[in-house]
Order: sequence, then structure tokens, then C-alpha cells
Amino acid sequence: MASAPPALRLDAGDNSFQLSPGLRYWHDQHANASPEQAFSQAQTDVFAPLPGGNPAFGFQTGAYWFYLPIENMQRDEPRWLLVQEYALSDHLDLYLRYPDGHVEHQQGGDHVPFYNRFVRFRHPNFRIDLPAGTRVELLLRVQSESSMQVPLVLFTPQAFAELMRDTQFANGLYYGIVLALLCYNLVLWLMLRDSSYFWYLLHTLAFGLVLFTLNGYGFEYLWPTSAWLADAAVPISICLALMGMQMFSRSFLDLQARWPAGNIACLVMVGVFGAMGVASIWLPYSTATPIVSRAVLLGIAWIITASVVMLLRGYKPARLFLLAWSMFLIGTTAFTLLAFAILPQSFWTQYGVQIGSALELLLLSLALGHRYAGLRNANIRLVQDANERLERGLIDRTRELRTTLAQLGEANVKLQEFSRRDPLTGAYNRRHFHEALTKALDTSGNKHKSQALLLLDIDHFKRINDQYGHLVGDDCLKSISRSINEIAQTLNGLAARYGGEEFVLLLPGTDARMALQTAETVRLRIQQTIIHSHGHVIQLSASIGVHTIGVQQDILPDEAIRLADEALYRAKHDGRNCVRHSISVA
Ligand SMILES: Nc1nc2c(ncn2[C@@H]2O[C@H](COP(=O)(O)OP(=O)(O)OP(=O)(O)O)[C@@H](O)[C@H]2O)c(=O)[nH]1
Repeated sequence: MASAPPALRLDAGDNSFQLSPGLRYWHDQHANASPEQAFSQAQTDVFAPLPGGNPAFGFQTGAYWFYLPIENMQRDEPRWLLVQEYALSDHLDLYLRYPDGHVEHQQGGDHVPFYNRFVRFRHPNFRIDLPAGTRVELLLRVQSESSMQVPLVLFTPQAFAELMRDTQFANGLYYGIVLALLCYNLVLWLMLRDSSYFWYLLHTLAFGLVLFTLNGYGFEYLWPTSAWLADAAVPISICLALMGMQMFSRSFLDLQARWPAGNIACLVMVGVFGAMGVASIWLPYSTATPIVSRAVLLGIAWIITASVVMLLRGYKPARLFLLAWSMFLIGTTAFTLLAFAILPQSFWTQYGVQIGSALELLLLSLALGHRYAGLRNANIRLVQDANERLERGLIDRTRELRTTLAQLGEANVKLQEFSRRDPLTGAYNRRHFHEALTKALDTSGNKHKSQALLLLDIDHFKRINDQYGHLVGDDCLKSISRSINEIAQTLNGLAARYGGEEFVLLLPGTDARMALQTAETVRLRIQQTIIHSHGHVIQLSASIGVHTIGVQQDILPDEAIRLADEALYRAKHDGRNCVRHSISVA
């Protein structure tokens, strides 16, 4: 049995008091003690000072009792506000015992509807009347499935109003950042349709919900009368955020293409977190939340591992990504260690998640932009390369096409030439000669020139064939063709093979006398040419019919040929190997 613990004196000058330093606590394992029992135990050593002055005990069963006598020395401040600066405690029972022995009882926590709170504020709070100079005993019973954290602060109404203004501003700033990032990235996602942005949105939205819940805003604004959601929203939203962040990392780091094993690990985690989220609907809060809280560390550790692996593999966007998650890891680790009572309560531990996550969300948004810029630049390079390749290909194809067209043109010229030539002798054929003759007889072009037509037939050629064979006959035809062609060329004329053993010559600017002379020259040349073929020595003769077309004379090609043929017929008839002129001399 020890003496009663000293009272906390609310001396003039201070308008807020942390209760932790003087607070004594007792862990009522079976949660079955009555307030009377607790009041009497509080006078004994059963109630102990907070370990290290820290009001955080981690996840616990049973009930916790906290005791502190208070003596208000401020005459003008008889009314105070007690605030439990942790939003998730389930049941809070406050007992105030006054010197006259009467006990006042108030209830709070998120298992009591939000509207019962004295001040409409995210943290449970109680109005306390502390008459000046009076010792009032404060006894608080806390029972909760969430982490046992009891940071109690006593405020004058004015001090609370000022604090509220500051914290509301800070939280407004935080949710403002989250909301701005959400809207900004939503617009980017709608425009770019890059799945990374979608998963970033999901992660940010779910994560915002986690903090909204943890800070007590969920209970204040979203489910003020639902004790179940006040508990279940924490693990469910954490699981959603975990799934979102795994999917985001998977997409951002391009694991599917760059690290298939890591991709599978990510998907497995998403499945596990999903299953945990579904299980949280039925599992008690005290079971689900510690598991899910540990999963947060696991999830982040995995993302950091994946980022490091991708960085080592030379994937540059992983740098900013790694930095972003490191911020979040530090903040979340601080907060989680606070929940497990390993770290003491401070601004940095209590707001670790907010600070870390705000930095993380900002950096991730930056990283997304950075990655998008990288992808866009890579795309531009690809398009440029493709264009250059296309251009080069086009130039090559055009060059090939030009070459082919030129070759085709040449082939066409050759083909046209072939179509004008006799294949055996190489001389022009009858078709070409006819065209040339038609052109030559067109009076519009040749009005002041006479022209001569020589039609030549080899004498008794059948005998050559019969006697020596066709091959020898062919050689004879070639030889005669050559001779006629040579003469035609010297006279600027045109020679052609007209039929089997018939040849024809068109001599421009030639009158009858000159034509007969030339015909005689041709005849003699043939007669004098000795042909050697297949061991045979052959000498031939030819008969020639001549027709001369006078200046300004209109005559059709067939008619001119007919007249030359008549003359030839006469040459044959006159004994062959001679020249005859047509009867109609121009
Ligand atoms: N080797 C060869 N013979 C040809 C060719 N074209 C026509 N002949 C021959 O030329 C001969 C022409 O004979 P014919 O029309 O009877 O006249 P010919 O024997 O020359 O007697 P004449 O004209 O009356 O002096 C035929 O035997 C044809 O087979 C050819 O390309 N090569």
C-alpha cells in the first residue's frame, strides 16, 4: 500500500497539459474491474507510471485503466477539455470523482456514435469541470481492438480552438495535396491511358482513405454511426492500398517485360493482399490490423527490392521511384513502430505516414512524368529511326525502280529492233520496210526527190537447197544480205529481206539511171561473190526488178512494189541474172 499519487497542478500560465508524465496505469487483463475497484486500486502500487512516459502499448487484450488526480489552480478556467489524441480507440469510459464523493461518467471512442462527442472533432474528447483549488480524480478506462495508444491532453477551450485550427490546416494541406495529385493524375490517365497512372490513382485513393480513417476523419465524415466500419475500414483500405501499390510498381517498373520472376512475385502479393482484405471483413480488428500493418512493411520492402533490382538492370526510371518509396518506408516504419510501442510518440512518429506519403506521392507523380517523358523521347527516336529507314528504303527502291525502268526501256528498244529484223540474216524485215516505204512515199516530205525501189530474187535458189541442204542455203542468204546491206549503206538507202529468197532496196534521191546502175552493181557483186559453206564453194546470181518514183509522184507502196515485181518477173523471164526497169518510167 503506497501513498496516493501526486496531483497534476494546472498552474496559471499554461493552457494545455500532456497527461502522460503523471499518468499511472493498470492493465485489467480480464476487463472485469468496476470503476470503484479501479479508484481504490489507483491508490496502490497496482497502478504504475507509464513505461518511459510513453502512452503506447501496442495491440493488447483486456482493458487499461489510467488514473491522475488534477488540481486546477486557474480561477478563471473552470472548464477544460480532455482529448484522446488517437482516433481509433473503441471504448473510452471517463470517470471524474469530486471531493464530495460524486462520480461523473462520460463515454467516448469510435464505438459510440460520433454525434455524442462534446466537440465535433476527429479525436474523442470530454468536457471536464475543474473547480479552482479542487482536487478532482480522473480515471479513464480504455478497451479497444486497435492499438492501445492513449495520448491524453488537457486543454482550455481557447487552447483547443487554436490547436484545432493548426491541425485542421495541416491536415487540410495534406488532403489537399492528395486531392490535387489525384485530380492531376486522373486527367493524365484519361489523356494518356497509361495503366501506370490508373494504378497510381488507385493506390493514392486507397491510401488517402487509410489516412482519412486513421486520423478519425472517416468516422467523423463517412461512417459516424458505424462502429463496424470504424474498425474494418482500416485493414480493408490498407489492403486496397497495398494492392494498388503493387500493381502500380509492377506497371511502372515494367516487370512483365523486364523481370518476369519479379512480376509473378508482385501478382502473388496482390492476390495475398486481396485475400487479406476480404478476410478483414469477417476477422476481428485486433487480428486483421496487426497482420495487415506488418504486410505494409513487407509490401514496401518488396517494392524497394524490385526497384533496386531494376536499377541494377539499368532501368533509369527506377531511381526516382526508389527515392519515393524510401520516403514512404521511413514515414510508415516510424508510425508502425509507434503502433507497436517501439518508438515514442512525437510529431515525426505520429505524422510519419502523412509526411512520408505526401513526399512519396509527390515524387511518384514526378517519376511518372519523368518516365512518360522518357517513353515519349524513346518513341520519338523510334519514329525518327523508322522514318529515316523508310526514307532510305524509298530512295533505294526509287533507284532500283529507275534502273529497272531504264533496263525495261532498253529491252523494249531491243525488242522493237528485234521485231523489225529478220532473225536469219539480221536485215530489216518486210514489215519494217513497208513502214519505211510508206513514210518515204508520203509526198508531203519528199516532193523534190525521186526514189528507186529494187526488188531482187536469187536465181534457182531451190537448187542450192536441194543440192547442198538448207543450212548452206541459209549461209547463202546471209552472204547476199550482207552484200546488199553494204551497198545500201553507202548510198544512204534501206535494204530488207522481203520474202524467202527475195530482197528489196529503197534508194532515196535516186533517178532511173542511177537506179539501174546500182542494180547492176548489186547484180555483179552477187555474181562475183564466192560463198564458202560447209565445205562447198558456191556462186550465185540474182535477177533485179527496178521501179523509180519520180518527184511529186503520188503512188501507194503496194503499187510501187507491184511495179518493181513486174520488172523482176521480166528479168526472170529474160533469162535471169539481169536487171529490168518497170515499164512506167517516171
Ligand atoms: N535455205 C533456205 N531456203 C529458203 C528460205 N526461204 C525460202 N527458201 C527456199 O527458196 C526457194 C525458192 O524457190 P523458188 O521460188 O521455186 O524459186 P527459185 O528456185 O529461186 O527459182 P527462180 O526464182 O525461178 O529463179 C525454195 O526452195 C525455198 O525453200 C530460207 O530461209 N532458207
